[in-house]
Amino acid sequence: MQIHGHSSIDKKHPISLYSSKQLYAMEQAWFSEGHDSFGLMQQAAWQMAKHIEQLYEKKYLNHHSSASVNFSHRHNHQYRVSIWVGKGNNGGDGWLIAYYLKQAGWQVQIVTVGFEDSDFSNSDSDQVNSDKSDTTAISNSKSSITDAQKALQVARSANCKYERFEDSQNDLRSTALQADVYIDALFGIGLDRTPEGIYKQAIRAFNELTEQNNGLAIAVDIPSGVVASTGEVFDRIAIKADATLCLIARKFGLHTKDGVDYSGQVTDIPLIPYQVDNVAFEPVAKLITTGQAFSPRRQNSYKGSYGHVLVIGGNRIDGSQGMGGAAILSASSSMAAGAGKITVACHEAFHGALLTSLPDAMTINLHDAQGVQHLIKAASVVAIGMGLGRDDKAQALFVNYIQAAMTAKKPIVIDADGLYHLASLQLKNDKLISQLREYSTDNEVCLTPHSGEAAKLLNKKIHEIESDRLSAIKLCAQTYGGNWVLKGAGSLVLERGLDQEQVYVCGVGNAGMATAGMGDVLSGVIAGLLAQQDLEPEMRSLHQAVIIHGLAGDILVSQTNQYNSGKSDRGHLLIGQRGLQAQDMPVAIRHVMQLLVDS
Ligand SMILES: NC(=O)C1=CN([C@@H]2O[C@H](COP(=O)(O)OP(=O)(O)OC[C@H]3O[C@@H](n4cnc5c(N)ncnc54)[C@H](O)[C@@H]3O)[C@@H](O)[C@H]2O)[C@H](O)CC1
Ligand SMILES: [K+]
Repeated sequence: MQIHGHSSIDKKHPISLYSSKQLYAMEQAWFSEGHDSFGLMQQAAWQMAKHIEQLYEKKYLNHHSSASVNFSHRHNHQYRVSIWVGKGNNGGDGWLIAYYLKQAGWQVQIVTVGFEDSDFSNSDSDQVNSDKSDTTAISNSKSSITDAQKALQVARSANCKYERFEDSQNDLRSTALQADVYIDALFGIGLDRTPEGIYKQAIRAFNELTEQNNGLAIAVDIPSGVVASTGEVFDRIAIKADATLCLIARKFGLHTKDGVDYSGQVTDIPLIPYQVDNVAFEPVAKLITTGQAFSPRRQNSYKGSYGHVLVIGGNRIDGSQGMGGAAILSASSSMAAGAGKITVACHEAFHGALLTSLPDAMTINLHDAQGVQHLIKAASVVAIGMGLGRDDKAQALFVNYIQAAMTAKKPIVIDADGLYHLASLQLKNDKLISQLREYSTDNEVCLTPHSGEAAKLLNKKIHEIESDRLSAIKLCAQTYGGNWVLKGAGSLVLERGLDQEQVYVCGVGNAGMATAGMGDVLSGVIAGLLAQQDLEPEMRSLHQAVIIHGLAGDILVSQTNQYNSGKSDRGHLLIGQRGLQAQDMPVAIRHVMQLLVDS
């Protein structure tokens, strides 16, 4: 189920993202200042309970006429919450949420997963003053029991009902499991392997129940099954949350790879100050969802003021396989992003097609080495590789043109088949790789692989890249130099500064963009921005290009934009994610360019 309304992401500021290791370090720093760990869990649960009420009320108001609902008087219906708890501290949060929601008048049912009967024995709770059912008595207990066990006792002493999933799984339609809100407190940042057996069944059952009952699924800290440091979900076994209440600091894994599909609307519950015990934690990445506003152009300018992009690609191999479209898409996107002029070096067979769809462009034969080298000298930026081909002839052209671009000190964008050639040159220990790495320390080089290309570049398997995209992009930058995009859900961008590197996670874009040609469009936008020397470095940066590309894709599938509310300029009504094409992008890129000037 979708929650309506806007995400709580602050669109203006990048959001700092952290790994689970850092999260544990933050907690430890807080505790070493003398703060109580169970106290932190109580704070976390109390705040989450308030958010859960708000989220449910928001959902309820969206489904009923707001005027007729008064939430302070819940005459008609006692809200039912089903809270699924695991044995770690994430489960501890869940027990305490149960306690607080029960106090607030909710009908609470707890479902335990992976618990033995002995986990509920009262031997530990004997150490707690049994006359007092309040959390203070339990938190003050001198016993050595864990925070999660304390939390369990608090909920039990308040008579919160619970049942073992192991006992109820054959009867998932039992009334005990029918709820308005489902809380996932199975695993948090401690998840470190594939959920199997009972855990796998519980995650599946949770998802099925929320779906069947149109319930609101809220994840505590992170949806169980999503790895906090990587965004990976093993075997597609994870809680599908409508909302995630993210404790202490934003997890990197919520915003990249599978995490994007499972987290829903993310709300931060910071709990502790950003700087603890004099330690300021450096985020592993920053989440960005909007671009920098562009400065207006000077009236007194001409096409030369905005640069000349040379797109090199669009080859036709041995007179058969043709990839002219890649160069055309890249070129038209460069112009849409504001480049002053474009030349496309592609196979002559495509010149006619190119000029039909983009009469603004100039053309040259890709195989006219002298002519292309001459143009490289004249260009402001060279984008190479889109549909260049992978045969030896194409590789010779690639090496030749990259050498020329380096000699002429031009910014270079390398994509698609260009990346393929780099990977194979690296395997051959070719000197071009070290030259390029050296060149990139003083000159702009942007490389834009998806996971498959990154795997080739690093001589690894795709799943090795996918299981740790952050490490992969860093290794790419170390090996080849330059600034990188690792494309995919929550694309990563790595930009190298003088003495440090910055990683960004792109928080815009959609699955409709997973189609052929979208990468060519991105390389075009990158080159188009780089060409515009009038722009400040931030406005022509790689992360700016990635954001523009993502926003353009989002605009095209949004139901409320000028292209989708009536006719698009291709005469189509209502473009959705399925069927979105790369050729739809330039018009939306132009629109984003205009929005970023106006905003
Ligand atoms: N300490 C505090 O006061 C606070 C903790 N918070 C919450 O705690 C979790 C992190 O808790 P932790 O106990 O470290 O980890 P988990 O609850 O995620 O569970 C770890 C537990 O599960 C086992 N495990 C891991 N993967 C699997 C698997 N696939 N199958 C079976 N078992 C698995 C692992 O071995 C451990 O035993 C954090 O997310 C917060 O929700 C709050 O921050 C408040 C303060
Ligand atoms: K969880």
